[in-house]
Parts: sequence; structure tokens; C-alpha cells
Amino acid sequence: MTQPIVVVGAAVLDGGRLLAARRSAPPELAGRWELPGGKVERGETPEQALVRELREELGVTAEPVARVPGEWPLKPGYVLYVWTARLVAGTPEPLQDHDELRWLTREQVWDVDWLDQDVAAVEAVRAAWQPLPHHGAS
Ligand SMILES: Nc1nc2c([nH]c(=O)n2[C@H]2C[C@H](O)[C@@H](COP(=O)(O)OP(=O)(O)OP(=O)(O)O)O2)c(=O)[nH]1
Repeated sequence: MTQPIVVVGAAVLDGGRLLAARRSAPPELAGRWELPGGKVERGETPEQALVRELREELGVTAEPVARVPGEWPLKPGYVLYVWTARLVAGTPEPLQDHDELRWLTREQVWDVDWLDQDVAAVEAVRAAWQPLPHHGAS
């Protein structure tokens, strides 16, 4: 069997909140919430893909912090890996693939309608959640 395509999802944590992104496309996923990220390209590590995707999609510089243990099947042939990440520069904006962003406290995590296939990954993120210092805080 061929290797699954790895999709990296970023659990961006800032000031004790998790960044959720609402997909704007394709139609079957639009309106549902996910972890920003995307497919790892040939020659890239997942961490490099995460940095690239967050720059493209959100316009920020981010840094992967730690892999969240686990892997989650998406559509056939695709698997989701997740890293916690922190913002290094910039303010996230829904530039590409998303039409809304929301910062969620640990208590608010289930306030948004995550993609079905993301729910288990978000549970793992919540379990691994270590509040990171606020971006720019002294
Ligand atoms: N980024 C991301 N994609 C997810 C999640 N859950 C989930 O099922 N997916 C799916 C949606 C897409 O089919 C695939 C990721 O592809 P993408 O379209 O976001 O990635 P990409 O930017 O590399 O894609 P492309 O536009 O270059 O084709 O995984 C998630 O939490 N984050």
C-alpha cells in the first residue's frame, strides 16, 4: 500500500487560548472548524510544512513546539499529525482557505463545530494543553 499523505495541523496556543479556523472550501468542509495547516510537500519535514502553511494561510510566523501524540485518519489516504505551535510574529488573519478565526479558551474548545475527523485530535490537544506565554509578553 502507498504511504498516506500527511496533513499537519497546528494547535497554535497563545495566552492560554487555542486558534481554530473555519474552512471556506471545499463545499463539503466549508463552515466547519479545523486546525490550520495542510499537506506536507515532497522534501519537507512536517514541521517545515507547518511553518509554511501558517505563513500562507494566516500570514504569521510560527514555531512548532511539540508533537501531540497520535495520528488521526482523515479522508482515505490522508492522516493528520498535530503539533502545538507558538506565534513568533504577526497576527493571524484568514487569508487563504478560511473565512473566520477564533481563539478558544480550554473551556470554549467545544463551542465550535469541528470537522468530525478533527474531534479526536482536538481532544488530544486539549489533554496535552500547556498554556504558552502570551506572544510578546515579557
Ligand atoms: N489543514 C487541515 N486540513 C484538514 C484538517 N482536517 C481535515 O480533514 N483536513 C483535510 C482537508 C484537506 O482535504 C486536507 C488538507 O489539505 P489542505 O487543502 O488544507 O492543504 P493544502 O493547503 O496543502 O492543500 P492545497 O490547497 O495545496 O491542495 O486535509 C485539519 O484539521 N487541518
